[in-house]
Amino acid sequence: MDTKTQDSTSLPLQEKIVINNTIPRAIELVILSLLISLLVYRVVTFKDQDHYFPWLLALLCESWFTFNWILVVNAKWFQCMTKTYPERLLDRVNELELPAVDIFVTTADPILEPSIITMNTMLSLLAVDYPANKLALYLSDDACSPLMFYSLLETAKFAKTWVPFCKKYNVQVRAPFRYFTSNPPSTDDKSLEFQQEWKKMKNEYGILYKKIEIAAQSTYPCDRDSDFGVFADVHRSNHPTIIKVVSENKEGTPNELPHVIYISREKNPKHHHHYKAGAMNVLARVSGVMTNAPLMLNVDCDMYANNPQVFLHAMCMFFGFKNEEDCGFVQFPQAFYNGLKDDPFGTQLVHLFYMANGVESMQGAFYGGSNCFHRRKVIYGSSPNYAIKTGNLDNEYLHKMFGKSTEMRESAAQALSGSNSKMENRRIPSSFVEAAIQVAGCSYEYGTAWGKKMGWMYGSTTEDILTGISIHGRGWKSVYCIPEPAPFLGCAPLTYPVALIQQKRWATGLLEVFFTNKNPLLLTINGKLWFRQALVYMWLCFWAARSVPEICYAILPAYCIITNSRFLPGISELTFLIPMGIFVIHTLYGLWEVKRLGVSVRMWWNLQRMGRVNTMTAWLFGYWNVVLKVLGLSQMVFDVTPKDQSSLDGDDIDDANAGRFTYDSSPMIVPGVVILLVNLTALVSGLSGLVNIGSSENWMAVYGLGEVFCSVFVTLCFWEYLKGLFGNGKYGIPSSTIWKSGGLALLFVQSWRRSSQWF
Ligand SMILES: O=c1ccn([C@@H]2O[C@H](COP(=O)(O)OP(=O)(O)O[C@H]3O[C@H](CO)[C@@H](O)[C@H](O)[C@H]3O)[C@@H](O)[C@H]2O)c(=O)[nH]1
Ligand SMILES: [Mn+2]
Repeated sequence: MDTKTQDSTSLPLQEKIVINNTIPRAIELVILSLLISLLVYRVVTFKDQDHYFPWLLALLCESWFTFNWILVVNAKWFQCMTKTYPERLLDRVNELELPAVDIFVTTADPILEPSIITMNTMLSLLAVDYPANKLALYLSDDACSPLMFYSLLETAKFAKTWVPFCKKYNVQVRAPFRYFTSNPPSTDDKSLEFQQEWKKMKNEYGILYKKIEIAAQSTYPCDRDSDFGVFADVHRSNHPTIIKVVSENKEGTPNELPHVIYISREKNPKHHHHYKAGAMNVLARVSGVMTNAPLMLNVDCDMYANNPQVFLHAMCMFFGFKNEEDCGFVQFPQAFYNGLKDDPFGTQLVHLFYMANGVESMQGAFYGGSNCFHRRKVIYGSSPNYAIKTGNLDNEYLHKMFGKSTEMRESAAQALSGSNSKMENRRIPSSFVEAAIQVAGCSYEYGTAWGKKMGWMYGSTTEDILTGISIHGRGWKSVYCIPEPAPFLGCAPLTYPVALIQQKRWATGLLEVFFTNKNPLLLTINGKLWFRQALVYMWLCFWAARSVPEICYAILPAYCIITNSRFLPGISELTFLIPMGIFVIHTLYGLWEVKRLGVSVRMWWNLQRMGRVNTMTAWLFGYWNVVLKVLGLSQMVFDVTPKDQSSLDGDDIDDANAGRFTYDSSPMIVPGVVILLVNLTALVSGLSGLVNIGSSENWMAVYGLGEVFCSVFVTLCFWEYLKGLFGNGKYGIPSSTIWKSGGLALLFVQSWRRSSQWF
C-alpha cells in the first residue's frame, strides 16, 4: 500500500471541532446571577411595597425569565460543530458500497406551492453527485393535482438532458431557476461548446417553464383519456390512491436517471390524514415496498439541493462514526434563497445557530422536518446496536407494527435486520405498484404502530420535533452538518401575515409535544433522552408558554405609570443597577452574539424586536390553541406556508417595499395593538401629568424612570404596529382590528384606574 492511500484512509471522514466558549459562558453566568439577585431583592422587599400587585406580577414573570435563561445557558454551554471531508470518502469507501437513498419530497397545494418550485427541487435532487442507480425520488402530492403529475412527467423528460449537462460541466447550482438567474458564464473561461449547450439548456428550461405555466392556467391540464384519466372527477380530500412510476432506471446504471415516482395517497373525509406526518409515513411505506433503501432523505417541496455534494457529506457522517448509535440521523440546516434583507419578520432562524452548536455537544441536532437523512430502521422504531436477524422477527410482531401487507412486512424485516443494504436486493419499482397502493390506503394504519411508536409521529403540527425527540428518546444521537456552500435553500415567508401563521403553527406544535407521551421529562425518566438534551427540548416546547409572562411584563410599565405605582426600584436606589445591568449586559451580549455571525446591526434589532412581537402575538395564539386542544375543544390544522413564485418569475420584487409590514384582519395582531395602545396611553398620561406638576417639583419622584424607559422600549418594539395604525391599504392595520384593540385597551386602562387602590 503506498503512503498516499494509507494517509487518506486513516484520516477521519468527520471531525468534531470544539469551539472555545469561555467568554460567552462567563457573560451568561453574570446575567444569571443578576437575575437571581433581582428575585431575591423582590422577595426581601415585598412587604415594604405600597402596591403589592405589580411587585408580585414582576416577581412571577422574572422567575419565569430566570428559568428560561437557565434553559438557554444549559443549551449553549459547550459549543461544537462537526466537519465533514467528502474528498476523503471515495478513498475509503468503494462507490459500490455506497448505500441506496430513497428521497421524499412533499407537496400539498399547487397554488400555495407552485409546481414549478417543486419541479426545481426535483431537478436539483435528480442531478446530485451520487450514483443514480442508488437513488429513487418520490413525490408525495397531498393535493392530488393533475397539474403536479403533468409537471413531473415533463420534468422527467427535461431531466434527461439537464442531469448530464450538470454532471458534464460540474454545474454548482442544479436547480435551473437559480442557475439561469445569473448571467451567462463569461466566454474566456469556458469553451464554445459549453456556451452553446448553456444557451440550449436555458432555452429548454424556458420551454418547460412555459408548458407548466400554461397547464397551470387551464382547469384540467391534460387529456382525460390518457395517463391522466385517474385524475378525472377526483376531489383532493376524497380520492383513491394514485401511484405512477414516472421514470425508471431498469438497467440499474449509475449514469442514467434515478427512479421517479408520483404518489397521491388515498384520502377520505372519514379518516384523519395527519397532514405532513401522514404523508411521510405513506412515503416510508411505499418506498419500503418499492425500493427499500436503508437511508432516506426528506425535503420540503421548496428546499432545493444547492450543493451537489450534499449526499457525500451525509455519507461522511454515516461512514465516519465507528458506532452507528452516534449517527441516528444527519440534519442539514434550513437556509433561504429569498430571505429578506435583515430578516424583518424574524423568521430565518439565524439566531438558533448557537443552540444548534450547543446540542451538538449533547445528543445532537433536532430533526427539522426537511433536509434530513434518516436511517430507515431508526424510523422503523429500532434502538441503537440492537442486532436483529431477519429470522428473529416474528410475523405477529411485524403485523402489529407494520400492518397487514405481506410486502411491507418482508421489506420491514429486511430493513430492520440490515439486509436491504445489499445490492442484490435492488428492486424495480414498477413491479410493486399494487403493493404500494395497498400501503398508501387511508385505513392501512389502523391497529398498527405507524405514527405512534414508529414512523413520523402524530399529535403535533411540528411533527419534526416530535419525531426527533422520540428518536433521541430511544438513545440515538444525531449530527448537524453545515457544509459550504449551503446544502439546501428554500423559500422564507415574504409577508408578515404569512410569517405570523408560520410562527403560530410552530409555537402550537412545540407546546403540543409537551402534552404527548414524548414529553421531554418523561423520555428522560423512562427512555434514553439525556437530561441536558431534555432541557433544551423544554426550552423549545415552551415557546408558546412564554407569551403569557412576556405580555404581563410588557403591560406592567404602562400599568405602573397609569396607576402611579412601581415595579422597578427607583433610580436613586442602588438596586436600580440590577435590572439596568440585566438590560444593558443582555443587550450588548446579544449584539456581540449576532455580530460574530457576521450579520448587520439592523438585523440584530429586527431579531430583538420580532422576538418580542412574535412571542406576544403569534405564540399567544399558539398557546390558546393548545389550551383549547387539551380541553378537547379544538383540533389542530396544518396551514401550509405559501411559497412565493415572484422571485423566480424574474419579476423584480418591489425592492423599496420588500420587508415592509402588511396587515390583514388576523386576530393575532390584536394583542400587539392592545399592548402598544396601553403603553402609548401611559406615556401620554405620564407626560400630561408632568405638565400639571410644574417644574418646581421633582418629577422623577412622581414617575419611575425605569417604568417610563420600559414603556418606551415596548413602544419601539411595536414601532411597525404604530406605523400600521396610520398606514394605508395593506400597509395599514384594518380599522376593525384597531377598534377592537382600542376597546380592549380602554377597558384595561379604566379597570386599572379603578382597582389599583385595592392592591
Ligand atoms: O397536509 C400537508 C401539509 C404540508 N405538507 C408539506 O409539508 C411541508 C412543509 O410545509 P410548509 O408549509 O412549508 O411549512 P414550514 O413551516 O415552512 O415548514 C417547517 O416546519 C414544518 C413543521 O414543523 C416542518 O415539517 C417543515 O419541514 C419545516 O420546513 C411542505 O413541503 C408541504 O407540502 C404536506 O405534505 N401535507
Ligand atoms: Mn416551508
